[in-house]
Amino acid sequence: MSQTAPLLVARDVSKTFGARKALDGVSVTVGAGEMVALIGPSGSGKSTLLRSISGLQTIDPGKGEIEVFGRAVQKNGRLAGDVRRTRGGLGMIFQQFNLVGRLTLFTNVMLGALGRLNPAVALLGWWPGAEKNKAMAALHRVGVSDYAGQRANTLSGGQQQRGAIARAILQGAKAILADEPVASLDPVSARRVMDLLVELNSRDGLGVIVTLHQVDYAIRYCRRVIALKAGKVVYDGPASELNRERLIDIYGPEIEEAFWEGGAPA
Ligand SMILES: Nc1ncnc2c1ncn2[C@@H]1O[C@H](COP(=O)(O)OP(=O)(O)OP(=O)(O)O)[C@@H](O)[C@H]1O
Repeated sequence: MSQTAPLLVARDVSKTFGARKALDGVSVTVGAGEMVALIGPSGSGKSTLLRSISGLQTIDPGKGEIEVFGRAVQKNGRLAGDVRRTRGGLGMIFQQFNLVGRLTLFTNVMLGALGRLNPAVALLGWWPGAEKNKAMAALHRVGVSDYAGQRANTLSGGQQQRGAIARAILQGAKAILADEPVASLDPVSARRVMDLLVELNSRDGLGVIVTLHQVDYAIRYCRRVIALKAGKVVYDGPASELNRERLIDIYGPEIEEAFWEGGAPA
């Protein structure tokens, strides 16, 4: 995985479900150390784009192609043979946290190390000491080490999401793809999760692509915003230039509904 290659190059990516074009000729490039918000109305294709980037879903056959850190993830509707290796560099964060509820928070974080461990050893729970230390350090960093021994399904949403971020840290991810990471959280927990993503970006140099329903969060936390509407890129530029006119263009006249805590720009 080249350090200098962009985090993402997507060229002319389309994805059709039945008669619906979820993505329609999307081309975007995201630098290795960038933090970018992906916004747009419900159904505009944000999750489809994120799933296509991680190779969890194939795109339409044709000219479209997706590269992550200089390596092909997919082209012409087919996943690359080494997509798992590429995916190893991507930490995935989801709205519903995706922890294994009956396992402890600690074990969930340890699952981030699976890619570099002997599966039999991991299955028996014989985690190497060095990995255990790294897992505890990751839990400490995100502020939930006190809950390490607690089953994930007994934790609050915010605690679980921070655990998911710790798992991505242990995985050694070079970039985070976060799909609505704060949509199920209260504002205080949401801000802590966004602060952590910003910290991973600015302090550790991880690239971050984060889909957000809340436009105020996109503007507050990300310098660059890419907006999708009906599967097309309709804005790609500085968050600071997302004025009312542009937002109406993206969301229609009901733009206040796209703001969570503050109001839309005048
Ligand atoms: N597996 C699927 N089968 C059929 N249609 C799908 C599938 N996944 C997505 N779609 C459709 O593709 C379009 C884009 O969906 P997507 O989930 O990417 O939008 P989104 O911008 O993430 O929406 P939201 O903000 O509501 O999560 C929608 O019209 C959706 O119904």
